[in-house]
Amino acid sequence: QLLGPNRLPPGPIGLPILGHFHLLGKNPHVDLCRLARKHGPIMGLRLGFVRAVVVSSPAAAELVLKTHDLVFASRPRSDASCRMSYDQRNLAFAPYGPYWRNMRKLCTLQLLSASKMKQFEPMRKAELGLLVASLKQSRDTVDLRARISAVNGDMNCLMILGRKYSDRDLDEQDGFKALFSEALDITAQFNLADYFPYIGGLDLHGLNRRMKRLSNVFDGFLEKIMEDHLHKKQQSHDFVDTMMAIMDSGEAGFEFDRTHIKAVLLDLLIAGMDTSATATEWTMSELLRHPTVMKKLQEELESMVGLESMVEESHLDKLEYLECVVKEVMRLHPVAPLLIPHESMEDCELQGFHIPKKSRVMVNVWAIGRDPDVWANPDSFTPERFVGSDIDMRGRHFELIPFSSGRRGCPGMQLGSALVKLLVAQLVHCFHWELPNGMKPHDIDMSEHFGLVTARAKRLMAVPTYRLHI
Ligand code: HEM
Repeated sequence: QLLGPNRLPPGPIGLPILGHFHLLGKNPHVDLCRLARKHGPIMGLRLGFVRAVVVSSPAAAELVLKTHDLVFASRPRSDASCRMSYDQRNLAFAPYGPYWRNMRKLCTLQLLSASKMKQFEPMRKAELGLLVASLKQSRDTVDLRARISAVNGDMNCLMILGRKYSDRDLDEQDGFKALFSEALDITAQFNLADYFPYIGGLDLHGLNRRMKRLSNVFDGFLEKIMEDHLHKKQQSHDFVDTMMAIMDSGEAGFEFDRTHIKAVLLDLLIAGMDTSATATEWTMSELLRHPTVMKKLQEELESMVGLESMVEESHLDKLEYLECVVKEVMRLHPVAPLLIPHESMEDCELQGFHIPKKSRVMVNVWAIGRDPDVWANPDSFTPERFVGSDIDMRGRHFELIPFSSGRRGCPGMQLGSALVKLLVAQLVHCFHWELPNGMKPHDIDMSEHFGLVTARAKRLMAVPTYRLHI
């Protein structure tokens, strides 16, 4: 380690060539949390030929995402980001620059603004009505992940593509959900090809083959969507129509062709599909594990909404305990535990440590959420800790940043958090939930499956009983 102005952040001892790869297992966010407790909140690693920095405290996260936001606003180039997102033409993996800025502005305005969200409120109400009706008929155990993903996927497709697509529209063999999950899985993997450029062609993990197949399937599907819109098979004017009109007008003011539209559509479908559904499934798991919290939430819903009505979006702001429950779930189970990797665009100094240009920066929000110096009893699920607290999830309080913060912060935050609250409120208000086969709350397996979106490793199964008087 150098001393003085070029002192690099401390870290574990690495192996020749390999660096620190051998320290990362199936759940790298957990391994990195353990290492950071030993080496500090700004930790340096070497992954093959790439210099990486792991940030694991609210103060360090604030330095990266706020104080030096611009320096860290880019994304590293990776094999997956190129192969799976039309050579980084999407939003999530695009390097910082005018293309990313313009495209982000366009998506925020045309799809993710408050007024656009309002426009789709009746659609969300109708889709949730269908979900409740189908659960009401069920007399048996339901696969909550499947149900939550399906309704979330339908709402996403209606909003972005103008109509629902069935599983088989995407791929005869695997279907919608499985392929999107696989894409998130692949993009999050520490792919040796990104860290050892010379062995990329060997495809040691078989990732190239999987990426090629996936990107072909996605491309076929996106081409079909654009053709459908071109030939006016649909009546409504949706986001795809808007994007195509901008392309045809030639007035976008930046590079904008069919490939860019496909890249952004895929990005939004993937970003919107799994994130809210995963957070909802984690919330239902914690509620089933903590029946007193479930009961308290049902009581709030009973008093604010009543057993004669379903929850409406206008109720959400008044449901204070629901807000606390969701914050507590996002603290313990952030869906993107390491965010999406950032990259420094120039040399920078963080708390006296030198961070060279082109370092790959991971912010471990999972570690921050479980830091005993920040939270009392960090591993216990206690929504009450947020009662009367001014900590929100909007990226202003760096101890709780499930949507990140700053330039690269999630542009779908409003939509994502409303969807999670709405789905949870509806499921908890309309139904009593029991675990199947005499299972006890503490038997629920809470293991995680790491990916760009980190979901429960096991599906959540439960038995609903309708409880409203309508
Ligand atoms: C509970 C729901 C959601 C959570 C927890 C979440 C969280 C995140 C996080 C942590 C990031 C990475 C930020 C960073 O690297 O600093 C991100 C990026 C992003 N999210 Fe979300 N998200 C959610 C829902 C959505 C929805 C519904 C959409 C849109 C339909 C969306 C679109 C995006 C996009 C486009 C990016 C990339 C932004 C960029 O790189 O400029 N997200 N999200």
